Amino acid sequence: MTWWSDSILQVSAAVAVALLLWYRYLTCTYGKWKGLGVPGPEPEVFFGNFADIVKGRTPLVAFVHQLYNRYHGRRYFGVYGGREPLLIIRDPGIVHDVMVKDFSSFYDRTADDVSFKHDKLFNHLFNMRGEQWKALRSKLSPTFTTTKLRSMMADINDCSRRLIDNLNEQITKNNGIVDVSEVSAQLTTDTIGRCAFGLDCNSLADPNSEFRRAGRDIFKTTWKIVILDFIRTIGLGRLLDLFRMRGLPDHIYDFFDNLLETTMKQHESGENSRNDFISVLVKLKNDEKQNEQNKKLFTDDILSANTFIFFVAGYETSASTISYCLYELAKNQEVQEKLRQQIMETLYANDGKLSYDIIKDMKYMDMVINETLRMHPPVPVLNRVCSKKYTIADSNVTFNVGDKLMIPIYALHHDPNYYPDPEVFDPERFTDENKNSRPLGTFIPFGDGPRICIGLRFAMVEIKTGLSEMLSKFEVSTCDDTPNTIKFKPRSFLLTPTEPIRLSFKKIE
Ligand code: HEM
Repeated sequence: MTWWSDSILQVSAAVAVALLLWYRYLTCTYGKWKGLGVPGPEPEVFFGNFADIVKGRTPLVAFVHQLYNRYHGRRYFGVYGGREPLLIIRDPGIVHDVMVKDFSSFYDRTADDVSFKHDKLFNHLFNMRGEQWKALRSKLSPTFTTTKLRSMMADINDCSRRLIDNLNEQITKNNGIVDVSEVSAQLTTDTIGRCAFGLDCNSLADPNSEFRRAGRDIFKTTWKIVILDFIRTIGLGRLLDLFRMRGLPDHIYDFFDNLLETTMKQHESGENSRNDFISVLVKLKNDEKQNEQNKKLFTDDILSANTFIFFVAGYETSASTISYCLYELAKNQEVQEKLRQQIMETLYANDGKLSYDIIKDMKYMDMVINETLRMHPPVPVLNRVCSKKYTIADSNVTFNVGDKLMIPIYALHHDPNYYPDPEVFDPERFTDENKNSRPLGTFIPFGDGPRICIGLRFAMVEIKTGLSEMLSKFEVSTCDDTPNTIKFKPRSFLLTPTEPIRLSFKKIE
């Protein structure tokens, strides 16, 4: 044997051992659910059960819903995201315990092995963990107090009036056909811009405004984002730090840095004296200067990341609720008529003006929006990571720190046990009596417990105002372009339709 065949043998043996060890590393977790007697589909090496999701063949929400139905009668089932075990909860009692009663064991949405050090825009309230989340949440909570919401009404009403101008123009131009996905996004971009940042984003007047373009670019699914998400899902998030990888196009990072700088300057110079989200950040920054301890908690990068999440969460989820609601109202004319009647009566009784207190008491409107959020929850699944050892009641499943679970919001909202004929749009499901007859944990479009959506009340006010303006001026119906059923975009964290929703608008004379 020559020296080189010897070397080839040694190298081949080393490669074989390395591959074997890698294979062992990838698969050593796969026995977990079987060992505990937890049902679940068989995983395959590398992707676990997420192959179709990562390859873009199936949206996550459809995958989870299908398994939720398959394990009918079970309290939970187990899957693997890559090599990471993930328990998906079916029992609303456990859902409620995890989110509310035993929250101290499930503080976080992301595990410690996911760092956002080099992707600074993602180090925001939604992703933050433990004490840092708690500290920031308490500082940001005053953003949407009742007093502040009352004072935001002038801006919210103004944006809704601009929406009507936009719709009138579109109707004349496009023969009554309106892309409600786009127009709702323009409305909510302008509203969050005015109410949180004190800026005129101008999206309704110019669909290619800087803000609207940024909003669109953030939600473009690129391969880079898919790969980064997958690396995080399979627990290798630290690699992203190592290679200093960022998920969004560079201009988005510059956009939010500039947005923060400009709006803070406006506040500091007195040019903008509103008591808005930016004023909360200015206060945070000033407190920080005086308090050495806080310095590391609220850096400029963290403030920038939170500007990002308030903008993104503030416009996309509310826009999707408005467009899904119009879609259902177009298909269910009798509900639309009943809602219009309530809107007209409310406007008539209040000289045509909507205030926070009037909006708050529109009961039927609440029922219609809740039914929309039941059928089309913008955030269709939620994650929680164990922060303190926890055993599920009456079970042998124990979570150790870092173990993950998923709450299948969409599947719970479509479970015929709680919502008979779940594909039927029926706001009567949300009368007080019907609401109280369902178990806790079966209606959670905004999440629940201390980590519940911080923008819930603001979202409801802007959605109600926008719908009131539109339905008092236009009748909405389906047209040839309206999809019969809505298909969801694969690789989207949100419940995004594959095609824009187009409806026919007719002016009420
Ligand atoms: C219809 C509209 C909206 C829906 C359906 C929605 C839904 C949600 C959901 C499901 C969560 C996770 C809650 C949990 O884990 O328990 C969440 C969190 C959050 N939402 Fe919303 N949201 C909406 C509007 C908004 C608005 C308007 C804003 C801001 C202006 C906002 C900002 C946030 C933030 C910052 C978090 C993270 C909260 C935390 O971790 O402390 N959302 N939202």
